[in-house]
Amino acid sequence: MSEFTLNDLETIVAARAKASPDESWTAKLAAAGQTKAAKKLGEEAVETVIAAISQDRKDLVCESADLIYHLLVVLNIAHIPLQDVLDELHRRTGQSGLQEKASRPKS
Ligand SMILES: N=c1c2ncn([C@@H]3O[C@H](COP(=O)(O)OP(=O)(O)OP(=O)(O)O)[C@@H](O)[C@H]3O)c2ncn1[C@@H]1O[C@H](COP(=O)(O)O)[C@@H](O)[C@H]1O
Repeated sequence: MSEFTLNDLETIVAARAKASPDESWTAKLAAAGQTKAAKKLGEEAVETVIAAISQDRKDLVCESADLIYHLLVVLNIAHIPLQDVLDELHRRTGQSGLQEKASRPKS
């Protein structure tokens, strides 16, 4: 299993968004703007749903990868760091306070 993380992909997306649209799909989407990138995200979401319903494991893995990549492109264009999304997910677990307490040295 690789140690590749969504944070790594976010860094790649941020770097490639500044490349030439002729050589980078990320830059092409960034240049086309948020509406085009969001439409592409929607297409990938539909393709992921279809893969899930068809119970094709390989397709579901590939479409999920496309979906997550395109979500990171949309977040990049919107200037929203992935960490903001992770913080929101963390908040929803109701664990953020508990973990902070647990890591604090006992007095
Ligand atoms: N993870 C991805 C990734 N997933 C999907 N895609 C691209 O998303 C595009 C959309 O897929 P489609 O099948 O819908 O493509 P399409 O039919 O050509 O597009 P349309 O004609 O429908 O607009 C394809 O061109 C895929 O290559 C990705 N492009 C880039 N990345 C990552 O981004 C990095 C930088 O890529 P570039 O920006 O291209 O250098 C890569 O090294 C990868 O890590």
